[in-house]
Amino acid sequence: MAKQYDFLFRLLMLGDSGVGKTCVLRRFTESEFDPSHISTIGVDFKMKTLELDGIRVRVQIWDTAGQERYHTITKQYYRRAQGIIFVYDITSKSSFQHLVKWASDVDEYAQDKVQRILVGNKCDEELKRQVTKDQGNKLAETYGMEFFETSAFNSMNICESFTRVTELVLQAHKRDMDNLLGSLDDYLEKAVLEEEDSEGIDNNAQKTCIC
Ligand SMILES: Nc1nc2c(ncn2[C@@H]2O[C@H](COP(=O)(O)OP(=O)(O)OP(=O)(O)O)[C@@H](O)[C@H]2O)c(=O)[nH]1
Repeated sequence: MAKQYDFLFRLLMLGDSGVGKTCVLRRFTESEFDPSHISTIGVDFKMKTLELDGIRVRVQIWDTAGQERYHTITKQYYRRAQGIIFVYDITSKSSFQHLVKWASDVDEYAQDKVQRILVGNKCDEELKRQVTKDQGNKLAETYGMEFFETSAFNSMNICESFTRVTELVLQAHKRDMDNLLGSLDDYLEKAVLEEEDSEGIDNNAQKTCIC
């Protein structure tokens, strides 16, 4: 059977317990919102296929538990992720402050070239806001990430943020492939030159031998 997609990428969602990671993911993959908070145990995942400029990209999105006691388990998934979505809750200052820790863990355990975005969730809760949009933007800028304020409740920027991180991963993957093909071209060119050189030496050697 023909493959239903051109690329498969792994994305990882990180952030404190209760910031809305599971809800954001469910809104994206199932267009549903659940107001209850059932803490994720360890890691869960969902799949979705996106089409970006005619390229079908299947994303496997890992939803990690924010609770400290699962961190030993969740850290094992960092290395395999090509994209990371850091999530905080705009109504929780502490979830924003803890991003420093989440980001340093990613620096320690994830691949260097992992693509990251920052998401401030629950932006429908304007009256309870504790983190300004400007603070979110500044932190994202400090870490060189793009920033979105989202709401799993009303769908604001949900599709946009997943699409963007997938685009970044795809672009990075294409750059890697181009570099790889570039090095392969260089290697083949060098090999041909070396072969030509060695043929030259052989010819000379033959000439001397005839004498
Ligand atoms: N108003 C509002 N509530 C939200 C939003 N997203 C999530 N919630 C609520 O926040 C609570 C926690 O959401 P979860 O998605 O379970 O949080 P989580 O980050 O996955 O939590 P852990 O699995 O413990 O790490 C739930 O009661 C959700 O209904 C949102 O965009 N707006």
